Formats: sequence, C-alpha cells, structure tokens
Amino acid sequence: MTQDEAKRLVAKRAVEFVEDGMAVGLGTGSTSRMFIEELGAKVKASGIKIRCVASSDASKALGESLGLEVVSLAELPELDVYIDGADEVARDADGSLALIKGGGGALLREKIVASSAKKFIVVVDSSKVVAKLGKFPLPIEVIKMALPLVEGKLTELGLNPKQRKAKDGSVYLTDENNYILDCSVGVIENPEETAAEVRGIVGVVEHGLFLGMAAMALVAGDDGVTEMQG
Ligand SMILES: O=C[C@H](O)[C@H](O)[C@H](O)COP(=O)(O)O
Repeated sequence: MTQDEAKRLVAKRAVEFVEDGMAVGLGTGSTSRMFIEELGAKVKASGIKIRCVASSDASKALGESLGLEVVSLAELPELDVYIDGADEVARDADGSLALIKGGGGALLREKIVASSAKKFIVVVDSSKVVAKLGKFPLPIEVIKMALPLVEGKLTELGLNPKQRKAKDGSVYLTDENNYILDCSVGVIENPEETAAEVRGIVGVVEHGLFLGMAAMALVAGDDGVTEMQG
C-alpha cells in the first residue's frame, strides 16, 4: 500500500466518527485534506447536518469548496470531535499519545482547535508511528520581532533551530503571520521537559509537541486501520 493509499484509507475510517448534528474540527495537511474530502462526500450523500471549524485558511477554503459549513471558533467554541494528521506519533511514558505536528505550519491554530474539542482523533499512515519522537524536526512558531532572541535560546538548549522557508525560497509565514523555526532535536527523551523549556522562552507562540491531547490515533497500514488509544 502506498502512503497516499494509507492516508485515503484512514480518512475514510475517520468520517465514521462524524455523526449528524456534530461540531467538527478540521485539521490541516495532506491526510486532513483527504479527510475533508471524504467528509464533504459523506455530508452530500447522507444529508447529515454538521458545522465545522477549520485549523487553517487552506482547510477552511477546501471545506467550503466542498459545501461544508465552516464557521469561526467564536461562533462554535465547543467541538465534538477534531480530526487531524500528525508528523510523528509515539506513546509517552505514562501511556498517553505524544505527537509532533506542524509540518504544514498550522500547529498554533491546530492546538487551539484541538483544545476546543471533546475528542481529538489523529489520523496517520503507519510510517508516522515511532518509538520516540524527534526524528521529524520540531516546529516552533515565533513572533517575528523575537526571532533572534528565540533562535539564540533554542541554540543554547541544543535544539538546532532553522528558520522555515516557503517553497519559493521566501521566508515562511503562518496563517497568524508568525515565523516557524524547525528544530532538529534528535530523540526527545522527555517531551514534557522539552515542551516546558521551549514554552518558557519569551517570543515563542507555540510548539509542535501535542502531549496527552489525542484520545486516539487511527493508523493505516497493510493490515488495514488499527486504533491506538490514548
Ligand atoms: O501543520 C500541519 C499539520 O500538523 C499536519 O497535520 C501534519 O504536518 C501532518 O501532515 P500530513 O498529513 O500532510 O503528513
């Protein structure tokens, strides 16, 4: 099974968790894109009524183009379920799910939407499941003015920050108009400690460690879709 086939498979499974009347958080990235497509198809075919909040401008535009009602978090502050991809999924020492997110730059809004949902379900292909987080660079969203300060502090912590560039070589900007520093951390032995260190730096808006937030991960591979409970 290719990675794209696995993403499609898990996206199809994830829509089963959406029921009539629900308030649904839409994630960001290629797996979320497939989920939003499947959700749009389900709503069209079944006529169920749902309302959505998106974690990025791109997901909002996609959802609306497929006929989904996408409103702001102010209009719909409590969500039943949030479904989104991840860059890495691991089990933390306490058995909960630990994620790295933000490869698509949407970590800040994603964490806000995830925090507004009763249930956060992660959708990934099996290549994303790792024993320990850290091979994927940890994205950190930074206020523009604070870039030199934060870069220096992250370097002192040995986190090897590198400013993200867009595909055309220009400086990458998030939907909230901030910069991203991608940190080649190596194996993250203690994600809580790393999260606290990064959070303590003035000018850091958010980091891509999502610890104990996901209730479940749906993981697609050659054996179909399996569930990892958080
Ligand atoms: O900012 C982007 C998100 O955290 C994505 O959910 C994450 O990068 C996974 O994306 P993909 O499904 O494209 O691998």
